[in-house]
Amino acid sequence: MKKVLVTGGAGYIGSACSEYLLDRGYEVTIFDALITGHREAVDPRAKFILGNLADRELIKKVCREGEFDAVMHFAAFSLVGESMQNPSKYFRNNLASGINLADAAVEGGVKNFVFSSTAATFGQPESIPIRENDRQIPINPYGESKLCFEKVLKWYSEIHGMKYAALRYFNAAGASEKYGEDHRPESHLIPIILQTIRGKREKLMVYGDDYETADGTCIRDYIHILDLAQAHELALSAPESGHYNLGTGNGLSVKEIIDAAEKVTGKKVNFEIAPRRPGDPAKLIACSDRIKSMLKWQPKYESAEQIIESAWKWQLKHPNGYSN
Ligand SMILES: NC(=O)c1ccc[n+]([C@@H]2O[C@H](COP(=O)([O-])OP(=O)(O)OC[C@H]3O[C@@H](n4cnc5c(N)ncnc54)[C@H](O)[C@@H]3O)[C@@H](O)[C@H]2O)c1
Ligand SMILES: O=c1ccn([C@@H]2O[C@H](COP(=O)(O)OP(=O)(O)O[C@H]3O[C@H](CO)[C@H](O)[C@H](O)[C@H]3O)[C@@H](O)[C@H]2O)c(=O)[nH]1
Repeated sequence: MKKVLVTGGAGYIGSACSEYLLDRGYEVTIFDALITGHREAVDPRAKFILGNLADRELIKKVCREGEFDAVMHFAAFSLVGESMQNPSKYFRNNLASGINLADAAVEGGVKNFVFSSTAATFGQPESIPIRENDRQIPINPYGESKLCFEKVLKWYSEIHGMKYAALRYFNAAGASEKYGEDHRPESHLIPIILQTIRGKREKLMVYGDDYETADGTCIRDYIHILDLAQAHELALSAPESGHYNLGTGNGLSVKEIIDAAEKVTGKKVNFEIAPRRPGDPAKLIACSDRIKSMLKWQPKYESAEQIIESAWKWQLKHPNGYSN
């Protein structure tokens, strides 16, 4: 049985990935400070450690004693707008506290490190679809903090021999049966649309309809969190360190996501066109050929309807999100 330390396992993606690993017989320890995550999102089969990665001695002790085969590192702050107001918060948590974890992992003899990176490391893409070796020039401190940490891992891999996989997710979406999306405040499109449909919000603001896209709204590549979970497990058996873009390759506009949500729920979305949100690129679509060919990753949720349906079921089961 493989032992995995999951940082950020009380958060949106980390909780579903922990569940996925537990279902497959892994022994999972979740390390989370419950800053944006929820105690209720911690799978009861996992061991839970309440702690902050800023506490260098604590995470070193956890890695020394845990004898982990792998670390999966989800813990981070990820609000692009907030990172433009408070870059220090992002570099301290996503980079400095990340280094505490990387040092602890090396000291603890961990052989595999899987990191939640992001499409935001590319900034304005040079071409679509985005490939792993395309130019990476982040346009906000959030993306820069994640790119810096990719580089830390590259050097740690070369110098200390700790193998890593940087998984650059595009737009994570959907839910498992048990775990779903409850960010506070919520900034992501799909949960906001579904909350609007349920009357929890008066209307959805569509940020701009004057982009150079077919219907004028931004195009994104939405990927189900269980397909991300599959990629995390496959990354453990990668023969060497690497970077992988993770999306379905289907670019969908904000309006197409609204249409799909109306189809799934049978209800209308009340929306209004608002000004563009600063820092939003017009189009982000992944080329995920590398992970498909090298690690045999195959996404199971390829349509927007499937992804939205899972998120809708989760919201209906948890009308107020998690209780804590
Ligand atoms: N949601 C997306 O669309 C998306 C896209 C690309 C990349 N990512 C990355 O995926 C990861 C998970 O995202 P999410 O949406 O699940 O976020 P989330 O906020 O739901 O989860 C993050 C978890 O990490 C914990 N955490 C944060 N800093 C910590 C620290 N210093 N010590 C201990 N715990 C800490 C939080 O309490 C939370 O439980 C993040 O690294 C994010 O940058 C997310
Ligand atoms: O109320 C809303 C919320 C979003 N949008 C639009 O919907 C699209 C998707 O927005 P999200 O906020 O759901 O996601 P982002 O594409 O901004 O960001 C996601 O992808 C990024 C990578 O580029 C980062 O990784 C980030 O963490 C992750 O949330 C964007 O065009 C956005 O302008 C709206 O029109 N109205």
